[in-house]
Amino acid sequence: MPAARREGVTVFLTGLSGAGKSTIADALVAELEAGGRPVTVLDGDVVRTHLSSELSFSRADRDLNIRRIGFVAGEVVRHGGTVVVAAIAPYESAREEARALVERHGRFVLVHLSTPLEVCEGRDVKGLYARARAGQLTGFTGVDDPYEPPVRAELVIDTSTTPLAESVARIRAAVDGRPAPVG
Ligand SMILES: Nc1ncnc2c1ncn2[C@@H]1O[C@H](COP(=O)(O)OS(=O)(=O)O)[C@@H](OP(=O)(O)O)[C@H]1O
Ligand SMILES: Nc1ncnc2c1ncn2[C@@H]1O[C@H](COP(=O)(O)OP(=O)(O)O)[C@@H](O)[C@H]1O
Repeated sequence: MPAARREGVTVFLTGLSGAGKSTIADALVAELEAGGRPVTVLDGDVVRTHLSSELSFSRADRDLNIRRIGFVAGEVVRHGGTVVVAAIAPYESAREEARALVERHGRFVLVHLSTPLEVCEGRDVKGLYARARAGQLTGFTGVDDPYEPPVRAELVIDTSTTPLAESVARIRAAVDGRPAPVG
């Protein structure tokens, strides 16, 4: 008889640029893979150089980008896989569409990185906030483009007050269906 297969799961990290999506995704993926769970990573930056290379940052293109990510995540989850998405995904309706595409086949864990704009801007990892404030970049999320906070996130984490290891532990607990560790 074939071995029972693990249910597929997608962890979807959403939040402003600089909120900590890629940093948490990297640490989470390293831990999951060290524990014998191969992971498909769909990071916004990388997806936009391959799957969504023709897309702009208009609302319609952002929605299409997230729909594509949701579709790919759903296909991986359908076969029992684990997916970690790291994308700004600023619109509620697109995130819910991605949730529906995944939940047909398995679990969806939405993690809202609620790190305040001032902190993200202070980090300005890529210098994009400075460019947006200088008017050299328009339609930048949080500056002159909206971010709709999720209505129903499985986890809400502010990385200005939550150490990286704690964020990863909380997400792993949610992935494993355990209560979050204390502290
Ligand atoms: N106008 C504008 N608004 C927001 N972000 C911008 C923009 N232009 C370029 N970038 C860079 O693109 C990265 C976000 O891509 P995403 O695919 O995650 O965005 S979205 O979900 O489709 O809204 C984002 O990466 P992160 O900083 O890692 O979030 C930015 O580096
Ligand atoms: N507790 C924390 N959790 C995650 N990132 C943190 C934390 N404290 C500081 N940072 C820093 O914040 C930055 C987040 O950048 P990044 O992960 O690229 O964000 P995003 O992918 O959301 O744009 C990194 O330079 C990271 O080292």
